[in-house]
Amino acid sequence: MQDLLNEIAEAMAAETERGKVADYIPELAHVDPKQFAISLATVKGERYSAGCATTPFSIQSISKVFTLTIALGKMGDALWSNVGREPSGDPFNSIVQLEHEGGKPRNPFINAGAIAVVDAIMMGHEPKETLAELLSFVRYIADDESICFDHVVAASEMAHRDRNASLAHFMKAFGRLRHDVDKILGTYFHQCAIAMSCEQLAHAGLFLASDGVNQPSNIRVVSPQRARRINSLMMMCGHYDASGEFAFRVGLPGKSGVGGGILAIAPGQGSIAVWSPGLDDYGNSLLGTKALEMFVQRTGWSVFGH
Ligand SMILES: NC(=O)CC[C@H](N)C(=O)O
Repeated sequence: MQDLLNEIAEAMAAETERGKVADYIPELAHVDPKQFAISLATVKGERYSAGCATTPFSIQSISKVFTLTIALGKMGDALWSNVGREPSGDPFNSIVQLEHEGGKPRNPFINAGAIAVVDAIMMGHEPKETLAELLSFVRYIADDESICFDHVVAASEMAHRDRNASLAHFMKAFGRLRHDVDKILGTYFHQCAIAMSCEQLAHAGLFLASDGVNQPSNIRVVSPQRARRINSLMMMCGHYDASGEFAFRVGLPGKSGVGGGILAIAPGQGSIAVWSPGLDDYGNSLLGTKALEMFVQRTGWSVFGH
């Protein structure tokens, strides 16, 4: 397995077409597009990495998996009255469906859906309290107390919030959000600005690969049914309007972020984190996807088999 990851890292280092780093969040525009990392944490407790796998990056929308997990823990199926479970077929920051569908976002992974999830988990609390809860959850599942928010990235998103603010105000106009829009957005941007390395992220995703049980502590995080459902949402919606393409090429539940990271889950096998900051036209990591495609071709770990 270590040889395979080394091979993938070498192949990615040789790529010349690396995509485009997100620049609509100015702080992310500074990131060096030449970086690449891959980490695998297996359900048996093995760890493999190649590339700069201990370098922290902005996990951005990958964090939506963690807030969804918290929201389902707090309110269970009641969450689905305000957030759908269907792929959107539209870009992550699109507003068009919201008007037709009464302000109810299609799924928890597009921005509108993730903002609604944040509103749901706030439950009358101040952003600070919600963020403390989120951070301790992420530190727990990653088994790493050093994980932090990148406040500079969060501030950069807040300063350029017009698009996400439009989504939030629009949903609020339909009576879908309970809290003050700026407080929801401040919380959402900090969530997106969590900085993690591939090693930490692969570890954090492990509970989804092992029927909801955290490894190596063996403590249950969610029920097997909930792990299965989160994985199915990642498969159908985790790459926005390129989710079909990701399923076709990789065939694993996956969640991308505009920081260039992807968390992919191979149920029963392990959790894989990749990072390459350059994005494709859909806002998903160009080489991250390529690396995962190579990984499943060699391991046969796609949920659809070889
Ligand atoms: N796809 C993403 O990673 C988007 C997250 C980013 N924080 C945003 O709200 O635009």
